[in-house]
Amino acid sequence: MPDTVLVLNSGSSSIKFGLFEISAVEPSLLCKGLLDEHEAKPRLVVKSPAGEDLFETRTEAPDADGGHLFADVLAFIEDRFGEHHLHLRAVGHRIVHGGPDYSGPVALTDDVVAKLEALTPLAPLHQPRCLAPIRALAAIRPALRQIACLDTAFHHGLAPPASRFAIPRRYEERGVRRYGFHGLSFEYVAGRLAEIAPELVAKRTVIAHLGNGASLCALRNGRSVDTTMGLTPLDGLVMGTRCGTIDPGVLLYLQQHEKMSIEDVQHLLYHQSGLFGVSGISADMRTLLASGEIAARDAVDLFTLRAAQQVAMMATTLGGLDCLVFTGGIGEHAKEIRSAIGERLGWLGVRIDAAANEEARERISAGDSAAEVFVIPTNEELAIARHCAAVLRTMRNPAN
Ligand SMILES: Nc1ncnc2c1ncn2[C@@H]1O[C@H](COP(=O)(O)OP(=O)(O)O)[C@@H](O)[C@H]1O
Ligand SMILES: CC(=O)OP(=O)(O)O
Ligand SMILES: [Mg+2]
Repeated sequence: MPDTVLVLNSGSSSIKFGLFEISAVEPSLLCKGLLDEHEAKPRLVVKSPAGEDLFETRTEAPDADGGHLFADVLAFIEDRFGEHHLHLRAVGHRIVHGGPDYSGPVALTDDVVAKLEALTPLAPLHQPRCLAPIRALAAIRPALRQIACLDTAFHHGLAPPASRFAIPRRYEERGVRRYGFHGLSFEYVAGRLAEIAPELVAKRTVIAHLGNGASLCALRNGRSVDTTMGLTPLDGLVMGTRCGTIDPGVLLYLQQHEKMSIEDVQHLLYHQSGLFGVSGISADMRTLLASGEIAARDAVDLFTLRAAQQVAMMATTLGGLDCLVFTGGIGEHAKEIRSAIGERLGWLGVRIDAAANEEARERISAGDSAAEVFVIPTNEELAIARHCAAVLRTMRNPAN
């Protein structure tokens, strides 16, 4: 009976899932899908690994969340794959904030869920969306094992000064420091880079995860040594609706002079800022690139300027730049953004080959570039499936 895991990836602008068989060393995808929340009645779409449509359903409940819809996913899987006698061993979840405690995946218990829930103020856009399916699945399948894979775990070894904020030390002792996020994506992409170009593993690498949420990671020997997100996933790059790095005085100004409440400021920074706030048009890079409006161009310009500035910042931590990798929805698909960032980094010797970039080839750097530049599609779901398979193996063979 083949063992499987169901993986849920709840991001800020999408909820994706994948069913993986884990009998072999490398998990293999059986079906995948997403929850499309862009319409009034969220739509659940299930596809084959090759992308053919298998199943579609819409929720009737106006305030249904991912939790409810994953009951439908489970029902679909049992119906479709039941005849193959698949054994669902666990559900693996991407959890955005893991706090200071976790350097790897963790089996979910009530205590762990409570601990993760307590981190909600540090990731209000994500944590409730990540935790809702856990509760919904626990209610309908109390015996089903659930495993959390934390976005913060990859950065667990981050040390001062990179991890430190310049505020009194007592706050650092209470956990106020840079945690970093998008760790599952960085881990997957770093692994793929090691397959494509093993000679670069020990070199100075920056991975740019540019999606609805966006952050950079500086890596040496496959490990995170710096990253642009901080205590929360607000810091760093300009994002779909998040501000990224900002003068903290702006927050004081908004409260003192604009008389905004803390809740209003939080809403402004997480939901109304970034590409959406600057353009006044959309948080979606596709829409902005297609728009003829000056405000859309302004938002895109700020996005690429900040991205290039912060690549240079990561390069400073590394003492140079040998390799730059683009990933995430924007990094993988928006050639205009890759070339604009590449141009802004020309002073560092970065040169992108126009034809390779146009075709989104794996390696897009020009022959005379001082740094190799790659486009590597991320796969957070596979990273989660690998972790779950490893956790299940350890449970079976505790001596390993
Ligand atoms: N072909 C494309 N061209 C430009 N931007 C794209 C393209 N496809 C996706 N994107 C952008 O990618 C972003 C979403 O990234 P993604 O990584 O899928 O999001 P999430 O962070 O929710 O996982 C959106 O801004 C979207 O416009
Ligand atoms: C951490 C984060 O920003 O995630 P996402 O890109 O899914 O919003
Ligand atoms: Mg994402």
